[in-house]
Amino acid sequence: MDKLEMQDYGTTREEIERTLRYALDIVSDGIWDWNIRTNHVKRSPGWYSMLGYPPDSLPEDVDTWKSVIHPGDYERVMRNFQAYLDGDSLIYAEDYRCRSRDGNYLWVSDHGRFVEFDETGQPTRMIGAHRNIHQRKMASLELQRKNEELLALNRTLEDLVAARTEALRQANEALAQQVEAATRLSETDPLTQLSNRRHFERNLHGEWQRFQRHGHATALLMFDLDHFKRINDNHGHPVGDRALAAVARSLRAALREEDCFARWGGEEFIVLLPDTDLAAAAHLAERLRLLVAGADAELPEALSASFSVAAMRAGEEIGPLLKRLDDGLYRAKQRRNCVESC
Ligand SMILES: Nc1nc2c(ncn2[C@@H]2O[C@H](COP(=O)(O)OP(=O)(O)OP(=O)(O)O)[C@@H](O)[C@H]2O)c(=O)[nH]1
Repeated sequence: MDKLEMQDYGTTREEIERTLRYALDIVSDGIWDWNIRTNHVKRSPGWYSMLGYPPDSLPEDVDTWKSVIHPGDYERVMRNFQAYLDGDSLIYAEDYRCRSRDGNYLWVSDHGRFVEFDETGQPTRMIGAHRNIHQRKMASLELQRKNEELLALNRTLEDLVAARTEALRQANEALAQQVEAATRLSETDPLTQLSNRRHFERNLHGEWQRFQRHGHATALLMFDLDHFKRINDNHGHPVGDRALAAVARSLRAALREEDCFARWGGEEFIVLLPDTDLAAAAHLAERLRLLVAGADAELPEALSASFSVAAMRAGEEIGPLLKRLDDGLYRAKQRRNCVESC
């Protein structure tokens, strides 16, 4: 046995209690010892000095304790203390604020337990210890406050980011719409609302490349209104404009969605016909020729147009293809109001 184990802690009740107090003094800042039967409470000098009082300067009963508890903590402390007294809770341990002599409140940690019982098992004595946890508690409350501040800031930031994201989405959407409108405008002939020449040429190039790869029959159809100068001269330019728009409207309705119908220039139009061979293109041209005559152009005389159709040929570049088509139109113009296949 070493020296420590051989230490004599005393055997009488007083000696044991003295040893207990020493131990409690070491691990706590103040001790209370409550005789439940007499309601007498003995408090250690440490307990008094913790709250700034001279030793034994306050009444030695439970009311002294109750009178120093912060009103905001009082109800909780009493409820839990009573639960321990009633046997509903196995421990009594509470953190709360105690009023010091200078009027300031001090955070303490209070633990207590029954240490003696009568012959019926009723507790007759309870001992407890207070620990001054003020600094730790204040630091933790400050931390909690900072955390809440950060959380609130975070939420504000999240709201801000969400609002900005939504504003950005709306701006992007508006921009996309503007781009779409601008693109449509840049591809459209303003008088007839058909594709313009630039848009047509881009489509023609795409279809021509497709033809090179797959060899699907693809045709072109071109027409020019006959004696249009006479229309302008007889009825005025605005009437001529309306007639051009009416022809465009009427023929557009007769074409498929995938046919690119464009104003090639002046009173000359062109149609790109995917998946269409020469015979089908000529047949369509005949139909369109009749539609030109029936277009609601608000003119006393009927309109007519001369047509040329050509199918793409393997190995033929776009330039020669258009030249062939143009030559066909020239030939058609010799007779007018007819269809020339080439
Ligand atoms: N109103 C109007 N007329 C246009 C427009 N573009 C071209 N024209 C007219 O179309 C007429 C074309 O005349 P020409 O090239 O001599 O041909 P044409 O009178 O149709 O005779 P043919 O083609 O030989 O049958 C000109 O008078 C142009 O001013 C337009 O946007 N609006």
